[in-house]
Amino acid sequence: MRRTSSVLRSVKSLTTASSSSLLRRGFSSESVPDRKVAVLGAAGGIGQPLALLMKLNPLVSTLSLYDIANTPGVAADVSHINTRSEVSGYVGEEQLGKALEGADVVIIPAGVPRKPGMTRDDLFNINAGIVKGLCQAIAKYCPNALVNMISNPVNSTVPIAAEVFKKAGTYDEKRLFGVTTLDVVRAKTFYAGKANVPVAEVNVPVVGGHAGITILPLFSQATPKANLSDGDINALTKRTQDGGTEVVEAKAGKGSATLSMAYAGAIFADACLKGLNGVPDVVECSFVQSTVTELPFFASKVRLGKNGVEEVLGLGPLSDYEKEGLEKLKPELQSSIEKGIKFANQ
Ligand SMILES: NC(=O)c1ccc[n+]([C@@H]2O[C@H](COP(=O)([O-])OP(=O)(O)OC[C@H]3O[C@@H](n4cnc5c(N)ncnc54)[C@H](O)[C@@H]3O)[C@@H](O)[C@H]2O)c1
Ligand SMILES: O=C(O)C[C@H](O)C(=O)O
Repeated sequence: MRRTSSVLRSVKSLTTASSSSLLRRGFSSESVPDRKVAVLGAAGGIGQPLALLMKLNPLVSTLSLYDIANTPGVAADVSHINTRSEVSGYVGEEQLGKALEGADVVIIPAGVPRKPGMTRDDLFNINAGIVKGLCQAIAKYCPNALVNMISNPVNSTVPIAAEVFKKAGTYDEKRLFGVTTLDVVRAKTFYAGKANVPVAEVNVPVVGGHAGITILPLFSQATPKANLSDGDINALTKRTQDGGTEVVEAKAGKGSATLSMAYAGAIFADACLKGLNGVPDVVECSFVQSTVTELPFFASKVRLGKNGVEEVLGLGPLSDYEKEGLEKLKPELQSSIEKGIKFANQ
């Protein structure tokens, strides 16, 4: 009982803290702009807790929950929470247009998750088609929305989305994001544990892509600084790269990361909303169209603004270990990008 009330207190302080930080940034509670957020795949393992977290976000005025099944129940449940947003549930393709109309941010966790022994690329055959269809609808019903792509393999689904939008004549590279925040969340947690520093103070950029060795945490830039050995850095890097697999194996056939992903997805969507609302200096890592390397898409720090991507930031100084990791990841990332582009154009 005591535990329940302390959890409730934490949730309340989370929502209150966000509201008061908004007020400090110059928004009165009346002038927070209306923002519609749509979650596609909202009845799934990620979708449900993500719907909850977006319902707690005071920047959201309309929360639109779409799935091919079970969304009415999720929407009814979440809608009873006494926070700002109005919640609507949409089910089935014929309701997709309504779900998307007027959306400022569309978050996509629709698609199948991994089972033990699978790579993220093994999801391509099913998820590529799902993402393609959803992006065709986004191009039609909310072409100006910021798209937060969670569905795997992100290294291919983001290029698929870009091609679909190009074909529809709506592509704006500033508005398409592969969500790699979970890699950053993991890198922060693992680094704090190893370096014995307070986790809330930790910052670690993670660049590259979102699969195996394409995930490249830059622990040489981690703060607070700690004197970790090469062996420690190697172990931290591998654990971050294998974080998703660690969860898939622990869940033993019952899916992949959902709760930590919902948390990460909520952080990234919140950053997008803050950028849209003109909050300065909102920076998150994301897999975006990029000229930081020779690859057409690459995850790095991105400054978010009123139009989405305001600036794709460079990599900063890399250690020799990170330079080597960067060269090693390029062929795999390039071929996943090409696979997505080819699929979208066939
Ligand atoms: N980017 C990341 O860091 C990250 C992290 C974790 C999981 N993921 C990926 O997220 C995806 C979803 O994972 P999950 O655990 O929530 O899976 P899940 O199976 O629990 O949920 C997926 C949901 O998508 C829905 N869906 C299927 N086709 C759809 C369509 N055409 N339109 C709308 N909804 C549709 C399903 O009905 C289901 O409710 C997977 O591809 C997984 O690999 C990505
Ligand atoms: O590992 C997965 O398949 C899901 C996700 O990409 C993750 O990093 O947890």
